[in-house]
Amino acid sequence: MDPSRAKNFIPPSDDNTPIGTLSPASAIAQSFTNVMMESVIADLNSSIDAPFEPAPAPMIKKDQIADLEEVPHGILRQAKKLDDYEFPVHRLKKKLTSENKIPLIIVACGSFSPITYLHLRMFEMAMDSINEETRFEVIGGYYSPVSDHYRKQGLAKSTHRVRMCELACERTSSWLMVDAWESLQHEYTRTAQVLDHFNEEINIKRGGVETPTGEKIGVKIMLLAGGDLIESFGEPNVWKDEDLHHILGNYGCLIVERTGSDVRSFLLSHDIMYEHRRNIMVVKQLIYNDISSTKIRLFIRRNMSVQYLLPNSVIRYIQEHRLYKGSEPVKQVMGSKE
Ligand SMILES: Nc1ncnc2c1ncn2[C@@H]1O[C@H](COP(=O)(O)OP(=O)(O)OP(=O)(O)O)[C@@H](O)[C@H]1O
Ligand SMILES: O=C(O)c1ccc[n+]([C@@H]2O[C@H](COP(=O)([O-])O)[C@@H](O)[C@H]2O)c1
Repeated sequence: MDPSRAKNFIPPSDDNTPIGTLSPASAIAQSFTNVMMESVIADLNSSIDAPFEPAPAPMIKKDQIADLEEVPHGILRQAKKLDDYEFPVHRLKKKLTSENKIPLIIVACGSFSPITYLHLRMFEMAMDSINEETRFEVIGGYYSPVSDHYRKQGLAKSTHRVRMCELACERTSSWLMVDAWESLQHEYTRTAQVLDHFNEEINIKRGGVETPTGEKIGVKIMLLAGGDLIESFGEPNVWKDEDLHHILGNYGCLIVERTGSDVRSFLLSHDIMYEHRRNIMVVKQLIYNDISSTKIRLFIRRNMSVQYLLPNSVIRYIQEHRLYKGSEPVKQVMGSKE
């Protein structure tokens, strides 16, 4: 049918209104678009941060990877004060599946301001490499966002960063968790101390994990980091040598290679890393992903779309709390990682 014959058809105006200027009809369309922009997904009438109402347990299969954005699964809200802090274990495997495997926990430290699909993919890429190349069995994965004392450009308040990580984990993953301990500390906590905290919670307080035969064994803890973070190991006065020996010798590191950075050459050239090379695993990005939180913040400030770069629940949280609209100098935004 010819649309111009439809009852509600409004002919294009024949005045000289410049393209892009709203006529009354398109003004309505525009206001509708604005409403949609404010609420990018379902739950149209509820706040993304509203307390979780326990609903009948959703039927989720053990390894389901479907989009869980609307199917909260294993909810746990982190404390906002150190006094109320509890180590999250709601998604930690209670028992090893295989007797021949070594239990492993993966910990990602960073700003996560905001968390993006790259930060979520890092864990999946690491999991694939571990399953393919090692005898480890991953029993849990944690984000540990830095505290507000880490004075870095563009850092939203830690309560926001922790909550965004929680939303991303709850709504897109069935195994990832967020630990707020580091973010709640009253001073900056070095990464070596953060890994010690995980060791304390998992191996000392809980005695490790149960094997299929019922005995408890120690859990290996590894730091998950991108190539850029690892390259900062070589920068003067950033990391203490003793910390690097502790992190790489007593724990270990999973390094997700970053576009344009040659992690393997760096590994060869760095004495401490080379010494501990057997405790370091390079995770290849078979599909390169270079989403950067810095650019996300810039896009938000410029009112550009960030959809499909981070989970919808995180986008909604940013919209509701009006994050990243502020005063981060653009020059520094573009300069920091380029
Ligand atoms: N493109 C990337 N490839 C691999 N790893 C990455 C990439 N971007 C970030 N990472 C890793 O993600 C972890 C969290 O880093 P961070 O929160 O600083 O992310 P970011 O996107 O680089 O943030 P910002 O842009 O604010 O510096 C770090 O281990 C970092 O190395
Ligand atoms: O422990 C250290 O000495 C240390 C030195 C530099 C960076 N880090 C950690 O590295 C993480 C990522 O930092 P960034 O600046 O890339 O967001 C963050 O968790 C920091 O606490 C840690």
